[in-house]
Amino acid sequence: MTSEPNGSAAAPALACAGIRASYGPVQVLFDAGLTVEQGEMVALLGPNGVGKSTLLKVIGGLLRPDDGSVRLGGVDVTRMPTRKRVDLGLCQVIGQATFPSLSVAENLAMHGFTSGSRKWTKEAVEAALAVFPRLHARRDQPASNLSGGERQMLALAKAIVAEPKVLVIDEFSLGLAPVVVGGLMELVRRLNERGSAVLLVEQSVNVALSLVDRVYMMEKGEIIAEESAAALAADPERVRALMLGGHAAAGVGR
Ligand SMILES: Nc1ncnc2c1ncn2[C@@H]1O[C@H](COP(=O)(O)OP(=O)(O)OP(=O)(O)O)[C@@H](O)[C@H]1O
Repeated sequence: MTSEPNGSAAAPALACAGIRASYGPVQVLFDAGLTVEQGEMVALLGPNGVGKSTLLKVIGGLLRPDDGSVRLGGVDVTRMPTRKRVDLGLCQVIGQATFPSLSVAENLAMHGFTSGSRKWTKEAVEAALAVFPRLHARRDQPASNLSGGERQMLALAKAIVAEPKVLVIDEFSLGLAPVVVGGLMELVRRLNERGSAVLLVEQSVNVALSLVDRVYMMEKGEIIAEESAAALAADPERVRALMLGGHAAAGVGR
């Protein structure tokens, strides 16, 4: 496959293939692969410790795979540093990463600036704050004063400033009240409508299935199933078996 330097409109927004990755001598990913088409929302689900976050690290350039490839919009980024992946439109929302001593507004401006786009203008920061009245009210307070939910909002607000082509989110519902999660989901939908393809790793299957178009299930470092969210939502027994790591019980391959 050819790799155009600035990507191609027809290529998937994100494509990983044949990923093998290890921490020292311990191999965690075995031939893992997934694709997120332009404009699509996809979830990566699976039991604890099967390698979902590790695959996100490989996508973000934080862990060099032993084998396999990562492409963004058709560009092979496997050997590229994180910085270049960000330039190509990748934005990862992992945990509640913020600069704690900077104010809420400064965090947003800083993110726009470091993402190398012109989106760090005052207007973009104001537009992001306008989506979150709670952040707007705390715009001049240090990020260290924010609650867990407010920090998740700030992490997603950064994505608005960056207007990413590919938004990768790791566990945004973790520890948050349902009403906050509902608001964040709405925001992710809006980002998707504005053109961001989304890859979501999520422990809450309900959150994932109500948000995404398609789901990959991972077990022991491998993708074991891929289906539409609607088909999985209609088969709760199968979802339960997959999330418990019941490869055979879940009827994989049937
Ligand atoms: N930095 C690290 N060094 C060594 N082993 C690690 C490291 N990070 C993760 N692991 C191990 O790699 C395996 C996969 O971890 P990973 O965090 O990718 O799983 P996960 O599917 O995201 O889990 P969870 O749903 O619990 O977040 C686990 O056995 C974990 O203990």
